[in-house]
Amino acid sequence: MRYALGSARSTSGVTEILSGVDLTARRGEVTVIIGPNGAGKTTTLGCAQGLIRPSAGTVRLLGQDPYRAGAELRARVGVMLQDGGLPQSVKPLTLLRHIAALHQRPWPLEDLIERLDLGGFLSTAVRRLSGGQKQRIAMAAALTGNPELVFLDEPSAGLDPQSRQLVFELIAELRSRGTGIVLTTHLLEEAQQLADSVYILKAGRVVRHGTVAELTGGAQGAARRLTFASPRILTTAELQAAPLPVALDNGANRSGSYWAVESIGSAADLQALSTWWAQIDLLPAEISFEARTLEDVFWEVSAP
Ligand SMILES: Nc1ncnc2c1ncn2[C@@H]1O[C@H](COP(=O)(O)OP(=O)(O)OP(=O)(O)O)[C@@H](O)[C@H]1O
Repeated sequence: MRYALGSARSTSGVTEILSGVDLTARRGEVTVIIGPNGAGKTTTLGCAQGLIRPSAGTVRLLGQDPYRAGAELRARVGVMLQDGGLPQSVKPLTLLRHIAALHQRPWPLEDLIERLDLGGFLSTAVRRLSGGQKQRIAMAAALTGNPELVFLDEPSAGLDPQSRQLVFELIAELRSRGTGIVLTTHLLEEAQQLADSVYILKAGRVVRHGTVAELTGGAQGAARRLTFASPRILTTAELQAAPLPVALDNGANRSGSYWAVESIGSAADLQALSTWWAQIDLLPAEISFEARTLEDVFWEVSAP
């Protein structure tokens, strides 16, 4: 199972929202799309689901054109929209039973209710539910048909830690069953934990794509990030004498003199760095040394 968006565009009037989005999602994998507000994540999902017709490029959903697809294809795909998209006056239990009745092999409702801990509010009209409760009902609604592929637009937005954990576990379970999962999130730590494949979107384009290990450099066990706090201001001449690029650590968003060396590839790099500190007579007040995270990569590509 795969679909690809080739240079997909959506035009509403004169606005080109996406250009240069090539994306493939596979069965049994979690494909995560991240990017700043307005990058085009929801639009990409809309094209993939057949809700938006791209003006150029090709989209294949389970081998078919989703825009022309009939009920048979839709029944194989679960969709959780960002705003929930739930009917407001209906009670969750009625809604889920109704969806289950439309499918040949629905997910047993009791199981879904237990896994998402929905029992306490199944008989409360959707409009009276809290944001996090609506999110969980929307997720249950997307999964009730036992889909082969699910699209989850910010599934953990607004969830408390316990509910987020339930959603995490369910996503892991879906993956192990062989379901394809495509999700968007602003929680980069969550993306890092869940993703088999990550796409970083910026202004309608895919600017980075790969596994988490590929994107963070962890694949070769090589690139590590080092940050250090300097007890005094570093001069331009001192920075120019550094053996590796040393830059202000903006991602950390802390006051004080925090510096980052993005890519330490060997013990020799570390040695060169400490030789440089000795040369400029600097004893760092703090040093941290760790694998780069998806958040580091995100900050890097988000820079204007
Ligand atoms: N129907 C539309 N008409 C015109 N512009 C639109 C339309 N839908 C979306 N856009 C614009 O397209 C861009 C991408 O929107 P989209 O919702 O895909 O972003 P996103 O990455 O999902 O953002 P967020 O993180 O805020 O959910 C935005 O600038 C948005 O204003």
